[in-house]
Amino acid sequence: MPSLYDHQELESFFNKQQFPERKRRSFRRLFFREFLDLDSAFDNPKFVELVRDHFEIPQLKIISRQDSKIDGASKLLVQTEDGLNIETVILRIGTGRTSLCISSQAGCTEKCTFCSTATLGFKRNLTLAEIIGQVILAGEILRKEDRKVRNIVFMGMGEPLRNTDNVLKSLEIMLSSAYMGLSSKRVTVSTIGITDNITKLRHSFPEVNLALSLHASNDQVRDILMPINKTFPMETIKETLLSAQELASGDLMIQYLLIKDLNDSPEQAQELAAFLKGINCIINLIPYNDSMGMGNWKCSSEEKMSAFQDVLQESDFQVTRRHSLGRDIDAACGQLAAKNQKK
Ligand SMILES: C[S@@+](CC[C@H](N)C(=O)[O-])C[C@H]1O[C@@H](n2cnc3c(N)ncnc32)[C@H](O)[C@@H]1O
Ligand code: SF4
Repeated sequence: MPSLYDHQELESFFNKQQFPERKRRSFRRLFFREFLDLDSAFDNPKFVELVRDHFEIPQLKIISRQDSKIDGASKLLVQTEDGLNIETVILRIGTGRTSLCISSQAGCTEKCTFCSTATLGFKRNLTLAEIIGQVILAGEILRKEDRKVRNIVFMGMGEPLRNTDNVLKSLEIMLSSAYMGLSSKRVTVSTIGITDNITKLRHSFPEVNLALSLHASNDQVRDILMPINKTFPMETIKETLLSAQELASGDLMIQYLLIKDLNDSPEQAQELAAFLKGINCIINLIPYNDSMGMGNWKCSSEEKMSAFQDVLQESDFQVTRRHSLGRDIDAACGQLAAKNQKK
């Protein structure tokens, strides 16, 4: 059965049923933007029955919800129909901005040594319906708070560019003005650097932001953190980023985790600046969240982080520091699911 969240299937069903354009518009808005349920979005029980018979409607279930006591983060542990746990995080910033951090895989194909998702192993890629289903689940929660989904980041569990087809299809629905209608400037795909798929993404959605998890200034350190570096070493990534920047208008963010005594020296900051020379990017420094004790590493000290940032800024890079929301609820990737698995 086709998925209800496959917009091409949905439109061809509407055509076959000769569903009037005015009602389609209203359904798309109520279901994909206002996040009303199927019955309320159609207000036509007979038609809803037809839709239910024709389409597969994913049954994602929230099995636990943790709300941060210190900021506006909520972490949802969501279960797929076949019993896999994935994570979706809601980040409320101030009165207006609301971001969602969504998963693209159950577990992860990669084995980064600092990331708790890696300890879960790889279960499977999420379907298109499961990716969009997370937005709909979170959207229903936010509707009751009078908030709207404004930003979406693929920074939950999994490597989005190992599930490229479904991620690209989900971007179509998120960005289509007939469906979710999000601005492409507000959608970010985060990757460890699967280079051919970076090019594919930049070609297909040049305005979508790309976040590249680099985390090291040389191959020696990156090899320790990310086994993928053996396949796509830093020079290969650099070449890809340089040629992709011709195609893209969306931001490129270089993500750099700061880990005590591993990658946080001023010399490494200089090496990073030299590596990134010529690449139009914003560097986002991320304090390593060591609450799961992965790899026995610790987060860099405040002084070290500031010194690292200063070196990059002196080299004329724009540098931001990630303010991690939801530290009290294990909102870094895979931590809630990993804890749940250990119970
Ligand atoms: C979970 S990943 C998902 C997207 C993609 N697989 C990637 O690695 O870019 C999103 C971001 O979370 C970061 N991350 C993972 N474990 C972390 C930790 N313990 N503390 C802080 N950030 C972490 C990753 O490095 C990455 O930049
Ligand atoms: S950092 Fe990203 S790619 Fe690496 S294991 Fe975690 S989720 Fe997977």
